[in-house]
Amino acid sequence: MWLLLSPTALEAPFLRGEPFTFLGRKGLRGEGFLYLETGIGKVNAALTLAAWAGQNPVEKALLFGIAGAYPGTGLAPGAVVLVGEEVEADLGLKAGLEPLGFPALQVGERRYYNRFPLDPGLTQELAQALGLKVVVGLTRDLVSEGPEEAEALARQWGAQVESMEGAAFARACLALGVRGAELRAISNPAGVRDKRAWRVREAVGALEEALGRILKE
Ligand SMILES: O=C(O)c1cccc(C(=O)CC[C@H]2O[C@@H](n3cnc4c(=O)[nH]cnc43)[C@H](O)[C@@H]2O)c1
Repeated sequence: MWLLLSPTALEAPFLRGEPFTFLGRKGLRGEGFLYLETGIGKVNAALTLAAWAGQNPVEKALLFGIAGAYPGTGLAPGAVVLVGEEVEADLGLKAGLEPLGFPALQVGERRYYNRFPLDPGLTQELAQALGLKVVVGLTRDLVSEGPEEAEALARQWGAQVESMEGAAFARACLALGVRGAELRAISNPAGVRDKRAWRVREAVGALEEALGRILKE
């Protein structure tokens, strides 16, 4: 059984199930999945997963939604990718958290500063089943407001896609011992604010297709 999460219900209009409310937002009990709308941003993503997993067993979780693609990645609007590793790029100094000396998370001997892997086994399984590329995601509560900013972040952290939730979800999965994967469909070039360059409908259509295949597996 999948726990499916998306930042907004607008990214999941195709899911069908028994509706309920969780933390004031939309939930659905469907066939083979339970869906939660998290709200946008890092805190919403982490607290929704943590609150749910604190009260319910979670076999495997999938965060899905739209995202921006950094320049030079070859990822056009409508492209679907899995995120294998997330960078929390607004934590610590501009250079990250490590210079401050405090890890964001420690699991056993492993210390995590700004980079958080999604579950490698689950991610590879999905990548193979769906024939999808696995990329590095970058997360901030602030979106890139221009191409120069987007390009600089992508170069600094080696990321291909940008969202506002991915790293918080990945970090919460690690902290809670939940197997988690992240699926993103490109809606826009990161750093481009002109909505004429956005393709949200195409991206949501691509999510519908990918999710349909995942739920059939
Ligand atoms: O008005 C803007 O400039 C603007 C830029 C990026 C995103 C938004 C949104 O309102 C959508 C936020 C929502 O969608 C995800 N998302 C989609 N594209 C991006 C992006 O280029 N950078 C960061 N987040 C993006 C995000 O995860 C949120 O859930 C408006």
